Amino acid sequence: MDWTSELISSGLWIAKTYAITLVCFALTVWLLAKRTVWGRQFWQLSGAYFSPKRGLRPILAVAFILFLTLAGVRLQVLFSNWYNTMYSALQDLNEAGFWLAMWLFAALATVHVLRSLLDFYVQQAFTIHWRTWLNEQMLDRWLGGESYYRTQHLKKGIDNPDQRIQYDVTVFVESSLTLSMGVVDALVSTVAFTLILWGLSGPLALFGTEIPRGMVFLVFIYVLVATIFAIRIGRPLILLNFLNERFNADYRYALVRLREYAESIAFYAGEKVETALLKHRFAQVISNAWAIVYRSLKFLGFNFSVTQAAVVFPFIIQAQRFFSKQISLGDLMQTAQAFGRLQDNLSFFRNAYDNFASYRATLDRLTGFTQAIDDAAKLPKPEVQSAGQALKLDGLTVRTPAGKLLIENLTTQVHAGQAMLIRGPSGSGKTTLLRAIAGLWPYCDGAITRPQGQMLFLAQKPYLPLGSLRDALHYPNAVSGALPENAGNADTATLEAAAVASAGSAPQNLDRLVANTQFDHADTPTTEAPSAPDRSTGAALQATRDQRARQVLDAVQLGHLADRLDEDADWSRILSLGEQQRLAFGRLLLAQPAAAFLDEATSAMDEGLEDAMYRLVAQHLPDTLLISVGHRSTLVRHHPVQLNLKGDGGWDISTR
Ligand SMILES: Nc1ncnc2c1ncn2[C@@H]1O[C@H](COP(=O)(O)OP(=O)(O)OP(=O)(O)O)[C@@H](O)[C@H]1O
Repeated sequence: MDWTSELISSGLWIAKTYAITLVCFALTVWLLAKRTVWGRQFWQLSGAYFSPKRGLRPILAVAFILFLTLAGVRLQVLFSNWYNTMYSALQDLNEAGFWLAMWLFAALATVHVLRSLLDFYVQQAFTIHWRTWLNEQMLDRWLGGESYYRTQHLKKGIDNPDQRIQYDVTVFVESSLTLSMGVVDALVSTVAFTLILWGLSGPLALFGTEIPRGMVFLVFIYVLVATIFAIRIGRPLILLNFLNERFNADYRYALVRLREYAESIAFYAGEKVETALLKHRFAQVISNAWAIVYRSLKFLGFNFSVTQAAVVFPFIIQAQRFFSKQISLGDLMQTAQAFGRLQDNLSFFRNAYDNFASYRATLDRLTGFTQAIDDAAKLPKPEVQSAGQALKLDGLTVRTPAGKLLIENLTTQVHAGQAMLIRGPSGSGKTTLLRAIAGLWPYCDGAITRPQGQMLFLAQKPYLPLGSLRDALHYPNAVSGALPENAGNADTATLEAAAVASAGSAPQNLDRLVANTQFDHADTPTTEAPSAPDRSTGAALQATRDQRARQVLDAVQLGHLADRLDEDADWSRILSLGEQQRLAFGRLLLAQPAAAFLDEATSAMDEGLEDAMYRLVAQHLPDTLLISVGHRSTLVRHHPVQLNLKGDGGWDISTR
């Protein structure tokens, strides 16, 4: 082998192969996206990411990764030739040739290491950018158009959306890249090593007939037969892997609920039932895990046997030609190596079978998710307009999902500064009427006109977001400086620093290390004061806002919390329901909405407190239109108009 011209011929080889591969790759992707179900699923999820209209970066990145993959194949071919050179030098006792081979190895190994590192970096960067894009798409679609809520109304709901957004997106992106590049690597290597083996193999005598270059045909037949068997043995793994994800997600969800409802469960002493449920779900995980183990034993056992048999196979076939001095030791070793590589490459499809199976399961889950979002968007939406200062309901008919009539042909108006109480037996549709006015309830007809400006809906159990008391008080307006987008990076940087600092010391409890790491968000810009020069203005704004927040806390009789505005805690667990309801009234006073809808928002307060809260609203929000839902007669004094729902569609309006 002439190593001096190798640089040029390798360059030419890469250029030629690259051009062919690029065209074939693009054509194959196009064909798969058109002709196969999973290709269409892939395109549906990520076609937009690769659209040139969005930018050329993703396509260029794929093209570069393809180039690096081919360079990797070429290096493998060079290493194969190197083996030949080195073993031939050993056989000829050619010391100079041996040392030259060592220098060659140093050069090849250096290029190999550099290429591998660059390949790793580019692939990781590409994956991270793609994942970020896809995550944003999923989040936007999930939160936009209220899909996260409306999917509840689908006949076939959607299980574990959290897993689909967080886990499946990652797996999809990583597997798409590793599988596609794996296929390219395997195919190009197959061609390259077939050519090498072709040059090295002699005729093969089989049942009295001589097959020229028999070994090449043998390896193909060998792998083809093995692949057919492997696919048969491995097929059940597709479903088993799919179930594995689902059962694990179900088990995790049950554990999350246990944490969410810890107090209620503890009051009920419901540990027995919860343990039984958790054990049942875990048993599903385990029984499926065993099924995977047994199936994998068969699958891997078959694969291992096939791979092991392939180790000695080329030696046995070439031995005769070696001993009769038709080929050198170098040729023999290169034959074994090329055979091994060829076998590996052809077996890629067999070995990647279960990866491909989980990939398809991931595709099914992600497209199922986007389909549910599309279906939710197709559900009917109430006709809600924002105009003027009044709430106008015109011929509004509300039904349950099963079609039962709750409210028929309701026509009424409430003006700014007026208050109306909705009353009626349990299940008569009071909350559902509020859902319709909020635009959330699909099963209604008629026209709804809401006043312009902010609407605030307060539920019986107020929602308190994760974060500080300030966040909870101002929700849904974001005011805190520690918004995830800014703080997340700061936290990760702090943790990275802690990880680097701990590198030299003895292994320690990582959980404690993370818990003890101090996050300093002092420099994190707030949402309303993003740039450094504006920081003092931002601080002044925050001080004024906090002062107002403290006054409001005092007013709603939560003065004892005034110094804890910054405290990050699970406030829905700390505050009593009555305190949470008062906090929601504080929210109302701060937000000063055009209209407020209170759904049994004082149910956990005594009558004195309830009276005080409504007086506060009347005093501080004289122009706010107020609609309350409640059973207590004491509410009547704060609502001159009452809408009484009968529960069978009927209704009437009375005044105090
Ligand atoms: N997501 C849903 N799917 C199916 N039925 C629903 C759904 N939401 C509400 N309903 C049904 O609609 C009817 C009205 O419910 P709604 O919550 O509006 O009653 P309500 O008058 O507010 O009752 P309460 O005074 O007990 O709070 C009930 O029969 C309820 O079961």
